Amino acid sequence: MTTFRIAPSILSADFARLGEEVRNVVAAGADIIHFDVMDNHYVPNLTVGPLVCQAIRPHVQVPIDVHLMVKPVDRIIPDFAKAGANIITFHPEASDHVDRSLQLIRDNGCKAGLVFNPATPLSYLDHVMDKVDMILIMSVNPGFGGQSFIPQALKKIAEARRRIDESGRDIMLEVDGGIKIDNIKAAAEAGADTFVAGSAIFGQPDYKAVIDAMRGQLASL
Ligand SMILES: O=C(CO)[C@@H](O)[C@H](O)COP(=O)(O)O
Ligand SMILES: [Fe+2]
Repeated sequence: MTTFRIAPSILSADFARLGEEVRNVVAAGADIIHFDVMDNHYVPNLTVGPLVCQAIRPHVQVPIDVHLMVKPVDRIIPDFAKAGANIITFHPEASDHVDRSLQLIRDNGCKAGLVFNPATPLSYLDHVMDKVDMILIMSVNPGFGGQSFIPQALKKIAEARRRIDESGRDIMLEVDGGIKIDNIKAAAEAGADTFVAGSAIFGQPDYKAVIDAMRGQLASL
């Protein structure tokens, strides 16, 4: 039986009350905190860095999943590991040496993953499957919360699932962007097991109601 994980993205949280927000969303049933790092260079937006990761770390026991939308990648990895990240993912186009960046994440004690934009081919995985603990399929172009799910992502999730099954390794398959109660099931049916949701959760007054409804959609799978 598949273990499904809900990973609220703090991008849509109230940053003035971030500690309380992450505590509340974990109390509401979140399995992972998804932490979006944007540098106004690789993506046209600027968010938060290791200091903020360190600040929220004592507030939650669940894994913190750091999604790096930065270029260059390597310089910031040890800082996030020290700040309490458990999983660190990056976009392969943003690294000159993908294998080295994956190894650097693992050498710093974290799980490592690659992120695929809608137009990025999965062939980046060809020679590094043995160093990947998470594959993250973007179902929006990165840079902003609150965008609409791009349906073509479903085919890519299915292809990533095929590659994971073929590898025989235990690799998380995460989907990120526009995930809502009404499309989470389709993403799961395509093969995703970990679901980032920012605006769908933090945009609503009752986080538990949304997370429960998402789990309800997954219950029959
Ligand atoms: O990485 C990103 C955007 O680049 C995401 O993690 C978003 O923050 C998800 O937000 P919603 O699409 O769920 O509102
Ligand atoms: Fe993200």
